[in-house]
Amino acid sequence: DVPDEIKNFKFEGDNFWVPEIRALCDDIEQDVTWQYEESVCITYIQQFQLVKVEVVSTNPGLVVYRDIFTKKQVDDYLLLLETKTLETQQVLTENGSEYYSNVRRANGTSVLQDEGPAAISIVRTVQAMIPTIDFKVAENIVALSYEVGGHYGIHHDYLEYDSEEDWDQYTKELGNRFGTLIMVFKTAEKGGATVFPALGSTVRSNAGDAFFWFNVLGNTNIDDYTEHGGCPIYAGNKIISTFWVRMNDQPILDKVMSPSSIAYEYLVPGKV
Ligand SMILES: O=C(O)CCC(=O)C(=O)O
Ligand SMILES: [Fe+2]
Repeated sequence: DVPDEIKNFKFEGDNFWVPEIRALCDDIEQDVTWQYEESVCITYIQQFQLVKVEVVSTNPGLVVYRDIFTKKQVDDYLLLLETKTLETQQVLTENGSEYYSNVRRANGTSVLQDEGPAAISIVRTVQAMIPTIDFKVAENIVALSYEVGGHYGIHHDYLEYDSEEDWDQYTKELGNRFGTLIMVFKTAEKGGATVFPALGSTVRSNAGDAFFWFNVLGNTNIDDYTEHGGCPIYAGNKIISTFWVRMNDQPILDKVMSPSSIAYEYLVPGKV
């Protein structure tokens, strides 16, 4: 059961949230993930390291890689962010222009994949431990910091444009957003999970975890089931970084057998 002060908590942009989804964010009992018979935790060895995978959704695949980063990697990356200015985040409209919106309240900045040893180290780990995705085909990393009242309303990461003329540079060169990896460096004391309403699931991660899902179906059209949002923060500070992986030449797309959603097996080496 959710305490009243959380249920009734007011924040800028709370109009973007409906009570059912807030409940999925805040009430662990609402989360159907653990009621699925197929809910599994699996492990594999990659480069002599044990990778622990929690399968949150089998199809479409949504998996958490637990403790993928060491404490040193997390601390070094947080130190890197302290040297950078995190700006109030804008939101991209369909025609590519940016504006401030209450749909997302967070501060952020972009981090280059090779921006010093801390960034290089996390990118190297991600690529080594999740070899089925090509992380070179990706945008710059976006670091996000949410304070109390911060949130990111339900959205798709896949970019929908009215016409090809509106495509951003990444879409022109690398294709649309194939999948998303969220890397977790600090969790809020209360709130701040990542909710997937259409899957009935909420990812509650810890610093050092990362999680991945597909934004597209096997035919590269948008997968409506992986819409998601960053739940409101009630106490503390959440720091994550988003790695948007683009479509072109992703090895998985040579392998998928069906135009429906892409299953979790494609995120585990040797499964497909
Ligand atoms: O804050 C979150 O948990 C979600 C962030 C997100 O959806 C994004 O960066 O695209
Ligand atoms: Fe997102």
